Amino acid sequence: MGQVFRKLFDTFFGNSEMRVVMLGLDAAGKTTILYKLHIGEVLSTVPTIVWDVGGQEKLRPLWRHYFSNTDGLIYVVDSLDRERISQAKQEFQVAIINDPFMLNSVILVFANKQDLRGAMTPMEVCEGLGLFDLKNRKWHIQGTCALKGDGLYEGLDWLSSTLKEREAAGSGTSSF
Ligand SMILES: Nc1nc2c(ncn2[C@@H]2O[C@H](COP(=O)(O)OP(=O)(O)OP(=O)(O)O)[C@@H](O)[C@H]2O)c(=O)[nH]1
Ligand SMILES: [Mg+2]
Repeated sequence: MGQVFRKLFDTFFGNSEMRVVMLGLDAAGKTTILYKLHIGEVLSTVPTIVWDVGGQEKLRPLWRHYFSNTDGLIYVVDSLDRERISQAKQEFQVAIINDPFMLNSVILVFANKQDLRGAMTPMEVCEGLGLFDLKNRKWHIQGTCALKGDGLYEGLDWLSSTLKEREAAGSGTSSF
């Protein structure tokens, strides 16, 4: 499975240098996703940079150090964690996407842990994060199960094709 994803990731992001940052509250599933994708190996062969930044509260102030020139944001949500969906929204809307360095990034949301009974549906996560309120942003939500790898391919497919389209249209990452 990892090998398949590795090939796909290579195909997706190819030779163009893309900066993708993966954020989300602690225990959302970010490291599990990277592990599933075998990103560590991919990083040595393609210039795509993926940052997986820990989501514990004390680490969140560090997130903004990863923002500059970010092409894509992958925001991972624990769909079972209804108690913290408003906190996930707060970090997403206030700390991340409205940061000046993030205004031009496209947004992929992984509504993770879809395998767990009682998990919020992708639509509920969408509403919980306030995605419909976003103006002039390209975003996409994808239900995933990082443990099995479900949905990761579909999400990355959207992200890479959206970034490629944007590159072709000549509107790359804003520089400050
Ligand atoms: N059932 C289920 N468990 C998952 C899934 N994805 C991750 N987990 C579990 O959730 C826990 C946290 O996952 P991590 O990948 O460590 O979370 P993280 O986002 O990297 O957390 P921080 O590094 O603290 O920010 C682990 O026990 C994972 O096995 C999933 O899709 N389904
Ligand atoms: Mg982690």
